Amino acid sequence: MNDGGGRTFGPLGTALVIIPTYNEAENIESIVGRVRAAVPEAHILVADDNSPDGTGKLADALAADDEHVHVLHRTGKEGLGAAYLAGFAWGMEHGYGVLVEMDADGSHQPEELPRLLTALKGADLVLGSRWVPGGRVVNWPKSREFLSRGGSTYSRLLLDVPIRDVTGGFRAFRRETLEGLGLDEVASQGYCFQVDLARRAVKAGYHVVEVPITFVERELGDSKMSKDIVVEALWRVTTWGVGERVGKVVGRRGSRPDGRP
Ligand SMILES: Nc1nc2c(ncn2[C@@H]2O[C@H](COP(=O)(O)OP(=O)(O)O[C@H]3O[C@H](CO)[C@@H](O)[C@H](O)[C@@H]3O)[C@@H](O)[C@H]2O)c(=O)[nH]1
Repeated sequence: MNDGGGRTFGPLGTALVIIPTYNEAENIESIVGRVRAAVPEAHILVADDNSPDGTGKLADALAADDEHVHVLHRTGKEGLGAAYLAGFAWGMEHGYGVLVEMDADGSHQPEELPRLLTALKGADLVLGSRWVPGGRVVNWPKSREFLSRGGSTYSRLLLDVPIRDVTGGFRAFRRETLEGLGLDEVASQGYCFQVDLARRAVKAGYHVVEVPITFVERELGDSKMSKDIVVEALWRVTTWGVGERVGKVVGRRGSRPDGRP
C-alpha cells in the first residue's frame, strides 16, 4: 500500500457524516444523537431511500431541531452504492472537506469517529477495519463473519489491494480523494460498492490507512444483506480481477522486444 511517501497533508475541512438508511426508524434517533455527541462540529446527512417505515420523516424532525442535521430524500430503494454517490455529490456541492460513510444501525460506533478523523490528518482515506490487529466484531453470527472475512480475502488477493477489511463501510475520505476516484463510472449497487472504492483508491496511489474498529451487530431492525448483494459482489469482483489480469498480459505482449503483438 502507498505509504504516503513523507507527504504532508492539508488541513481537514468540516466533516459530513453520511448515513444511508432504509427502514431504520428504530435506530435513526439514537445514531444521530450519538454522532452529534461524538463529533459536535461535524454535520450529518441522512440519505434515505423513501423508507416505508417512515425513517425519512423521523430524520426530518431531527433536522428541524438541529442545523447540523440534513436529509436527502431519494425516491426509492436503489442500493447502498447509489445512496452514497448521491450523498457524496450533496456533500461536495455544499463544500464539506471530509465525507464519512457510516451505517445507521449502531454497528459502526460514532464514538470511534474521532480516531478515524485524527488518522485522516495523515492520510487520503481512512478505513475502519475489523480485520487488523485490535479490530473485532461483537455478536456477529459466525456465518456472517465467515462471509465477510472470505469476501475481503477474495477481493484482496484477486484485486491485489493490500487492505484487510475491503468490504467495511466505516470510512473517512478527504474530498480531494473522492474527486480522484472516478465516481461517475461507479456502477456497484450493494456492499461491493465498498470494494470498488477501496480498489480505486489503491490504484490511484492514495495513502490508505486502516484503523481498528469494534463492529457491533445491530440490535434493532434488519440487515439488508441479500443473495443478490452477494451475487453482485462475486460477479463484479471477479470481473475486475480477471479484467486486470488480462489487461496486464495484453500490455506485456504489446511491449515484446520482437515487436510481435
Ligand atoms: N439508502 C439506502 N440505505 C441502505 C440500502 N441498503 C442498506 N442501506 C443502509 O446501509 C447501512 C448498512 O446496511 P446493513 O444492511 O445494516 O449492513 P450490514 O448487513 O450490517 O453490513 C455491514 O457489512 C457489510 C459487509 O462487510 C458492509 O459492506 C456494510 O457497510 C455494513 O458494514 C444501513 O444504514 C442500511 O439502512 C439502500 O438500498 N438504500
